[in-house]
Amino acid sequence: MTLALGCIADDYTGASDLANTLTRAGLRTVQTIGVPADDLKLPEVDAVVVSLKSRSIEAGLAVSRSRAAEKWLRGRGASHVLFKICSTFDSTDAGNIGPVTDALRADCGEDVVLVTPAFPETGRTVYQGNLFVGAVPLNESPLKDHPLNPMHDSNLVRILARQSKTQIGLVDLATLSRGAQAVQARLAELSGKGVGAAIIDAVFDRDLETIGLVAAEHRLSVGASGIGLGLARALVSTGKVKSAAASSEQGAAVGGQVACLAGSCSQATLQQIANVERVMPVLRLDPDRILTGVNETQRALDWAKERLAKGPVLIASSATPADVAALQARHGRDAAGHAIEQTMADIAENLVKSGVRRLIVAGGETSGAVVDRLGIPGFLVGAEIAAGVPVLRAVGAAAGDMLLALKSGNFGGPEFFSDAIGLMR
Ligand SMILES: Nc1ncnc2c1ncn2[C@@H]1O[C@H](COP(=O)(O)OP(=O)(O)OP(=O)(O)O)[C@@H](O)[C@H]1O
Ligand SMILES: O=C(O)[C@@H](O)C(=O)CO
Repeated sequence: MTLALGCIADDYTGASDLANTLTRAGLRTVQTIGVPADDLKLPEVDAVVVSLKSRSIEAGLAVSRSRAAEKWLRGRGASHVLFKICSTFDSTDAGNIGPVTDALRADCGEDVVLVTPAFPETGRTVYQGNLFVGAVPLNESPLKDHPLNPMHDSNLVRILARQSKTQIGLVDLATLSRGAQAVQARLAELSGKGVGAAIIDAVFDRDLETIGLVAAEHRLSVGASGIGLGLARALVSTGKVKSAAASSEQGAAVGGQVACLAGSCSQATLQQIANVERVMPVLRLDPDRILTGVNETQRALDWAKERLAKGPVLIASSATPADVAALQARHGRDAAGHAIEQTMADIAENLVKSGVRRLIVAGGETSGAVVDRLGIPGFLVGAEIAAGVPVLRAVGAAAGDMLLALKSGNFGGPEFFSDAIGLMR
């Protein structure tokens, strides 16, 4: 297998978002969980998205895991590697976007790396280096209340400069609108000034196509699904990849019980949970009980057992920003996040043991904890439920055939959970 594109994603939902985008753009793509073991049978593909859980861990660990993934991808022929970050640039001043970019850039000997989290299909656009979420700057969006990395600055040049050892530059929309050559010239100018990474504006998909053409001539780029779309279209339009029809083939039905787990506290997820309460039983976990060692897992399992035979259920720890802040004040941010993620993983493990075969998980960290616990090594991409969220068919899972949907906190329409169940047969 010679890869046309190698990707390293810093969380699992982000990886499935990217795998979905690449698949829809004509690249045969597989998502792996971590660097695949040698004996994992992978189909013939154009792109591999290695999913890491490296967004919120200590920077040194994020760097070493990303480097190992890069080595594996380059060893399979990937001349270009995309480091997939969140479209809302989720990170803290300590990292990890800057440190990982610095390290991958050093490894591949790239002068200057293009960076953009733009993903217009989901309302993420970048103008003059400022990230917008819908109509508002990042720091005014619900991301200002994120439980792990609240975003209080919308200027990406400034944010990345705080995380990175290199100088950060900007390729603005006016330059981009003059085409690929103008972007190349600007990169050469920035490189001459010692700039190692450049935020590039992008507002429309056509901007991403120009960015993709330039990026494909380099060894490394950094961004969200939008730059993935640009790269995929460049690989197809330049004939480096023969476009595969995006598979509408769903494979054999999996059947089995259906459960949804929500650990995301994003505004979108809170609304989706409120809406689904009209059509299925919803259990709200008590995070204080989890943090004080009361067995919430058993309560959830007993509750679910009575209901699962009759239809789908949803179990949520999700809470409003005020409740999240209060819980963190009582128990600490990291301790709260970790304990709730592990409870979600305990619940998922037991639900699968008792017959759940279709699982929908909301939240990147939550999905990471659940997928790790289930020991799933990889996924094939199926139908698209919403922008950035595909149906995933597990490959090599100990539990056998399973369908999952890993929803990024902010993604999906108001009826996301019902939409997902409708496509997961
Ligand atoms: N009630 C709660 N109080 C405090 N923290 C919570 C609560 N419920 C969940 N959490 C934690 O909040 C974090 C949510 O992060 P997660 O990545 O799962 O969702 P997200 O950030 O909305 O999704 P994404 O990363 O895909 O955008 C997790 O660490 C989770 O354990
Ligand atoms: O880019 C995004 O917004 C998502 O794929 C993601 O990474 C959220 O965790």
